[in-house]
Amino acid sequence: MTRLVIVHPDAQTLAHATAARLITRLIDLQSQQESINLALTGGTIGIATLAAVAKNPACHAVDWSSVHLWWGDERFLPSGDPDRNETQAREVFIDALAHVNVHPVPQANSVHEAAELYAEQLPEHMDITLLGVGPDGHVASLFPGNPALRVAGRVVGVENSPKPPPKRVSLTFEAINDSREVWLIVSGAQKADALRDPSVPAAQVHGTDTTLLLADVAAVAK
Ligand SMILES: O=C1O[C@H](COP(=O)(O)O)[C@@H](O)[C@H](O)[C@H]1O
Repeated sequence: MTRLVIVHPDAQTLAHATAARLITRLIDLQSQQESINLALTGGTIGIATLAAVAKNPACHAVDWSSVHLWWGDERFLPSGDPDRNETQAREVFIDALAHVNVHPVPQANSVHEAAELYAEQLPEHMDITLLGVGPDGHVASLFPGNPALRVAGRVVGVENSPKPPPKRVSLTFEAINDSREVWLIVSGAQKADALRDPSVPAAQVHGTDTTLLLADVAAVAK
């Protein structure tokens, strides 16, 4: 299994370098397989990275029609709400692509129903899962100490998230750790404590083939 830590000088460079890495990896994978399952992340650096993919001149070297976009987590909000990870990804990234396959977390009456519906749609495994890391060490919507961490299955409905909104839907450790590649993208000094804490959710995730920690200098300062 490949495990790499790659450090860039600042958040902007991190976003652009990760975008270039992602484009290159997707093009490589397309020479080996018919379709690609890619799980997106929300969050500050996650959305900045997606914006950098759309702005990269090589973006259209990817055959997006064979790429399936999923989400590692979603905020339980109405479709189109500006705080939904899907809405933010559409604005900066997806709307710039032709013919990509988009699989948002479905609307439902409860987080648990949405989680069940999404679990039925998910592929067997992701090729690449992108994850941000919160200052408390959360990944996707798996927050330290939340009962959702212990729920069996591949997708979980999350209640009482300490970060608004309180209701969310998240891939579980089981689904994340089934991904061939897991890329953690982390920027800023407020993440430095989380990155050195082996007890937080961010320390519990890995890919089956490759785990990348892509960070800026401030995030790895400790
Ligand atoms: O709420 C969320 O937060 C995390 C991290 O966000 P950041 O703004 O601290 O970078 C993100 O990974 C997750 O997808 C999102 O729903």
